[in-house]
Formats: sequence, C-alpha cells, structure tokens
Amino acid sequence: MSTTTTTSVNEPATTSVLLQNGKTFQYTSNEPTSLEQIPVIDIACIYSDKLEDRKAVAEEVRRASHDIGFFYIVNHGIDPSYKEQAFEKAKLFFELPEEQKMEVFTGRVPGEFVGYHPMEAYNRNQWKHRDLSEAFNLAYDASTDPEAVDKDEPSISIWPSDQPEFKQAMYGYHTQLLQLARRLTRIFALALHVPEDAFDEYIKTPEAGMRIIHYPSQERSRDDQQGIGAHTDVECFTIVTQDDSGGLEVLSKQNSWIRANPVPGSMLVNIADCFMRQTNDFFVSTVHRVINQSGKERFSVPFFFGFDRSKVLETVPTCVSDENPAKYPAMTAGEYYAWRTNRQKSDGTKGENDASKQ
Ligand SMILES: O=C(O)CCC(=O)C(=O)O
Ligand SMILES: [Fe+2]
Repeated sequence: MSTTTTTSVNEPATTSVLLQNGKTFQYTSNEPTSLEQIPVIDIACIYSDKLEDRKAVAEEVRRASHDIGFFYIVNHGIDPSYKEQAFEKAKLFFELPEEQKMEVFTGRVPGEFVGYHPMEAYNRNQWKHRDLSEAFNLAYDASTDPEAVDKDEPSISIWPSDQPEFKQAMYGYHTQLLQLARRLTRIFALALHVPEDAFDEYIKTPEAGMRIIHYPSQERSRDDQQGIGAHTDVECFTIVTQDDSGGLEVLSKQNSWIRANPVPGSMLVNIADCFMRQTNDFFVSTVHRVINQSGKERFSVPFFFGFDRSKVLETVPTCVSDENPAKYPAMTAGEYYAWRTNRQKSDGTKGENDASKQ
C-alpha cells in the first residue's frame, strides 16, 4: 500500500511504497526527469581474447552496478532480426481473442511465473487502478540451449498449441540472450574481482525466464495508474529489450524517477535482488516501473537470468570482511524464487516484512 506523508513543513511530501520483496522505498515527485543519466557501456570487448580487454569492460560494469544498478549495453553482438521476430509474433499472440489467450493462463501452473498474465491482472503498488499491461512468460527450455546439460529435461513453460511460430520466435531470441547472459555472468565475476569462471557451475541449468509485455498507452493520470508498478527484479540480472516508446523509469539514489529513454540498438541491463544479496548490497537492485503515456502501444522483452534453483546463494567472498559481515542468510536460489513468485502472483505486497528472506 502506498502512503503519502508530509515529512516537515519545509520539505516536500514523500510517498512511501512497500515492495514485493518486503522492503520499502520513498520518492518525492511522481514526475520523471532526464537530469541523471544511465550509463551506456560498449561491451564489444567481452568477445575479446585478451583478459585485459574483458577486465576493462568489467570495471565499467562494476561502477554502474554499484552506483545505479542499471546500464545500457551497446555492441552486444545480437542480430536485431531476433528481437524483430519476437516482437512481431508476440503482437499476433496479444491480438488473439481473450478466451484463446486464457487457454495458457498462468493460473494453470501454480507457483511458477509462466503463461499468460491478462490485462490488469496485478496492482503491484495498490494504486487506484490496476497495472495496465498484459504479458506472456516462458521459462528455460533445455532443448533450445546449445550448452544444455540434459537436452531432454522438460520445461515448465506452457504454449498455445496452434501458435508454433510464436514459440519458435521467442526461443530464437531466448537462445541468443542466454548465450549473452552466460558471457555477462563472467564479466560480472571479473567486476566482483573473483575468477572469471567463479559462477560458471551455477548457470549450467540457469533460471532464465523471459517475458513479452504489452502496454497500451494509458489515458489516466500517472498518479492513478501504471503499466507495471514499482518493483525490483528477482534473479541475478535482467536484460531488457524495449521498443522506441519510452516509459521505463528508474529510481535514483536521491529518490527521484529517471527516464530510461530508448537508445537505438541498445539493451538495458539491471541488477536484481539475488545479486544484491550475493554481493552484500555492493551491487544495487534498483526500483523501476513503466508508465506508457506515449500515445501508442509499447512492447518490451525482459530476460531474467539467475542461478540454478538447486544452488545456494552464498555471499561473494570479496564482498564481506570483518567490518562488513554478510547481511543475508544463505538459502537456495529455488527457495528464494518460490517465495517471490508466490508473492507476485498473489499481488504479494500484503503481509508483514519477512526479514529472513529480504
Ligand atoms: O517493460 C519494461 O521495460 C520493464 C519491465 C519490467 O521491469 C519487468 O517485467 O520486470
Ligand atoms: Fe522489472
């Protein structure tokens, strides 16, 4: 539930919002600004054979992940035709009659974030009107992973039986993002000053969900409705592909909203909650939301990447010391995801803070 409180006679009112991860945040104005910039990182050198080149990118990633938790990547190496195909086929799916989309309703798979989430299914911040978006989520599928440990391991995803091109286009792009995410995980390891392969064994069968979201342009005031309410992501990091509509906003450390304007050819990377826990808060999982007032439909594809469910989320050794002991109890990635998925699916801002899981 969001509440507005006046802090003192001279200070502006702040709004306080409880998030699904049990934490709260404040902001002073609901209007976004472009005053602060999200860094743009040229990652061409992640493909370099020279460790020094990869380390140079890693240092930029380290700064951005610590300072703001969001950065654009350019020269990422993925051919734009994959995203174009994914957007094109997903638009056709969203145009289907509601009854047909509901055949793959997410409610059919309790405890998992897959399938179709209807328009206005959630109200993440208990705003006056429910979040104006619909989405389709797919999970990791070993049969589409060139590096799969066991290609026959079944996926938990559900698909409409008569839309083979939709599935094909989504996994076409997913496979590209999966390979990029594994490479970026090595860059994150260098960024944390641990060996480049330190996380390799945790992402052989990764958590690698992807969603395509459709946001109609909203007529209502930004004080009454959002496309997707303020939240933090769950896994290690997210790679977001957005179209040219704009509308994604990121909360600055000064508690104001910054526009993450589309940058041609780029994708956005943001740190999510597991990485924040694992780095003892050195990397920041930044609150973000989408409000589409562009006058046209907006589509985006977030790709959520994290550790294998069976692995324990331990604190990275370079992020703890006698003066800075580990803040979070260790638990498996799977336990953490299950807790968050259940809260998201039940609009989970209700209920008490659960400090053991934060
Ligand atoms: O649509 C976007 O740009 C971001 C969506 C998002 O933050 C999410 O699905 O977690
Ligand atoms: Fe997000």
